[in-house]
Amino acid sequence: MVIYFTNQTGNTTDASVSSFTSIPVLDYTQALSPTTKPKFLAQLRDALINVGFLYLQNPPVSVATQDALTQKGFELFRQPLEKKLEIEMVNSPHFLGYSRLGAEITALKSDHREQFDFATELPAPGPDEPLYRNICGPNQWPDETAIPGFRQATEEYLSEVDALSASFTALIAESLDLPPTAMDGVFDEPQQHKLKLIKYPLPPSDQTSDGAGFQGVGAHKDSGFLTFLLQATPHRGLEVQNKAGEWVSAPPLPNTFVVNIGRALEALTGGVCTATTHRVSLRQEYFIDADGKPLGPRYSFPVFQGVSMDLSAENITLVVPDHIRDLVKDDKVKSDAEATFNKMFKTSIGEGTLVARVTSHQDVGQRWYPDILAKALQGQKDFVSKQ
Ligand SMILES: O=C(O)CCC(=O)C(=O)O
Ligand SMILES: [Fe+2]
Repeated sequence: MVIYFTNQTGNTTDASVSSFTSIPVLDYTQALSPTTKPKFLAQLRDALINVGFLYLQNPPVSVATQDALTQKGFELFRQPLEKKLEIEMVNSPHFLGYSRLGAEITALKSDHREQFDFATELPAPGPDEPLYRNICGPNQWPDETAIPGFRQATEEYLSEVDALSASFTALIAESLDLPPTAMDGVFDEPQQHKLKLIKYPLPPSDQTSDGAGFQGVGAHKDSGFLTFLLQATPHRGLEVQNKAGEWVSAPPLPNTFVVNIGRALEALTGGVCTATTHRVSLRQEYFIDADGKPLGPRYSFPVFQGVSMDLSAENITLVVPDHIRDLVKDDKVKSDAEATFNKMFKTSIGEGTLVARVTSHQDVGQRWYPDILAKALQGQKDFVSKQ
């Protein structure tokens, strides 16, 4: 998921800003025992406020479920192009299905990745519901005879990550000295989560790139609540921007998910939880192992935890206690978060999300939402010409 006007590449280069140089590692099992839970919550609070990213070690998603998704995911990418095109995203008004290499745009540039989007299986909205409710709807599943068990593996994975997202949300609330149920009103029942299966092929070696490496996915902040990312191969490439503007590497660590905060959670907490800019940079050396053997493509599988599409300023009641808000020293962070809140929730979050989807997946926009796409592109042009 990408932001709409992507100018968030972090222009702050003030090295005096206190800034992280690595991503904290939290052990989920510590949250389960009353003796270790306070330490876990303190580490979590620190990660939420100062980093916006963390590794969650020993997540409660079984290794068998992770392996099944990984194997089925690899099989899906190995299908011939014509099979993948049977479930191309352009067929789906719900932005679900296959996107070819280069079809998605982030920070106004094509991303060097191929991907499949699946989500919590939900019915399409009725004709009287707001247009943005079309963000939810049924999946396009691959042919069961071509990849037996694919749907089952995907749904099992989404269901275990759904349970994790609920327990982790309660832990976030507790780490902010709120009751564990404080965020309950922010979600639909059932809540849609989106799983992206992503393949980053080796970039062409003849094309020189700037110092940033070849764009796997451009610099962006995720827009939802939390993201739970499974890095399914050993490649480096994921990079997280600290407050001094430097890029910090987030390589895969065994038995962890990378968890990061999206703009909806940032806005809801008035900037206490920070949504951090990140990107995937593809460099030739990331595609070979320590012995010089090729690693093949990089694969990663993020789940984006959604929030209710109907959330708007009027129906949000979350109030973060003052002593927690005061931990955010930078007043600009708070005022930026307030501005985002006002923009994001002025009407409902669903409307902004639909515009963001249409802008990222312009072929889908052209087919299903041409008026919204035309308006969004005009808005981008106006924005760029004012820079
Ligand atoms: O592939 C990754 O490691 C991260 C992908 C990402 O940031 C995204 O899809 O929002
Ligand atoms: Fe992301």
